[in-house]
Amino acid sequence: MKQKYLLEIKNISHKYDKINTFSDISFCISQGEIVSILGPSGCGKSTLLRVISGIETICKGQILIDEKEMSSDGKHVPPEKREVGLVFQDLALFPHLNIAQNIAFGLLKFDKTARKERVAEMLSLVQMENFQDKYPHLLSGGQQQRIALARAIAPLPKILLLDEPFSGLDMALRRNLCLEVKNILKKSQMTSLFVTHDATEALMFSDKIIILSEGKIEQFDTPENIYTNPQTPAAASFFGTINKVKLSNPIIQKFKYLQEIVEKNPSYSNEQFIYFRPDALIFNKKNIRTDIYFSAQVISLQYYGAYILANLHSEDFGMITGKFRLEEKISIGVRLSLTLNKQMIFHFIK
Ligand SMILES: Nc1ncnc2c1ncn2[C@@H]1O[C@H](COP(=O)(O)OP(=O)(O)OP(=O)(O)O)[C@@H](O)[C@H]1O
Repeated sequence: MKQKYLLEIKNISHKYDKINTFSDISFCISQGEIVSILGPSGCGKSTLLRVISGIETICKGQILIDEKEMSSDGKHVPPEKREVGLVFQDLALFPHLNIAQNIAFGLLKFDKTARKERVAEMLSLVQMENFQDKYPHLLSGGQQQRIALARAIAPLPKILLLDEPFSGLDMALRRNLCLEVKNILKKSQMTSLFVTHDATEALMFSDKIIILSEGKIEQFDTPENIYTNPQTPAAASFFGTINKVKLSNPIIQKFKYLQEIVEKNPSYSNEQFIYFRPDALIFNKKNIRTDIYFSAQVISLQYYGAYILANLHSEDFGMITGKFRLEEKISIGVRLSLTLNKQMIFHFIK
């Protein structure tokens, strides 16, 4: 049976003036899925949301929402007819309307009783039943964003588009609200597309992540697969510090496993690299010999509470970063015996 998608993006391209923002982008989202678009500043994330909402037009391709064509060559359904909900960081609540009236704003198609019921349902969903008569300026930033979310979900949009909705908030609130909003969206089975440049937020929030870089999709997969099996250097580099080592002949010859991966993917003209995260290094007190076993000297340390990141110098790999537990009592100047976990090495040819 053909799978039903709520959103289908087929080979779309967009230009501002004559400059391509993105080209030939395709992906599909199923009913109830939460998908994040993660990418550096200026890569086209917001523009992608704007073309889906109908605020911007595409110059090539096709956009379908719930199997109905919204954008294509020669067709453009206006934003108000797309049944799309929007939550932006700066999409403020109406200051002259109270919370209940703010939520009721988009419910003109409901009769009076249904409207009242829907507002009550939304207030309960975002757990703000006691705030209905209050005005926006009396609410905290996080509470205002919860009401903005309730207002966007209230008219039962087919899909919700969220553009960095938490970016104006402090970090602790941001992380809590992110989880709360995820629960609210899951409870209401709301298909959602969420733009962020915060990798942790994307990992926490989404069923799937789209890595967008320079107007191209680098990878579209579950958070776990992208983290553990990134397909491109850009996808690998999104989630915090990563070590990049160019494979020179001496290293390849020294470590059997590196010889094997190079032999599996021979490339005579391009440069080969391995990438690994700091937690791929295992502090090996017992000196157990393995295929990728080496030593490195601790140059500097950064404390992060529960763990330490150590800048290390290795004769084989150059300057690299390792992540260690506090109990391992790593100190500056010491030479460590280390094992590089083979399962956590990503091999790229550039
Ligand atoms: N109205 C506009 N006219 C011309 N160029 C624009 C316009 N809006 C955005 N751009 C350009 O298009 C590119 C993509 O912008 P967009 O806002 O989609 O990126 P983004 O990934 O959302 O960035 P950020 O994370 O900084 O918000 C950028 O180079 C930007 O300068």
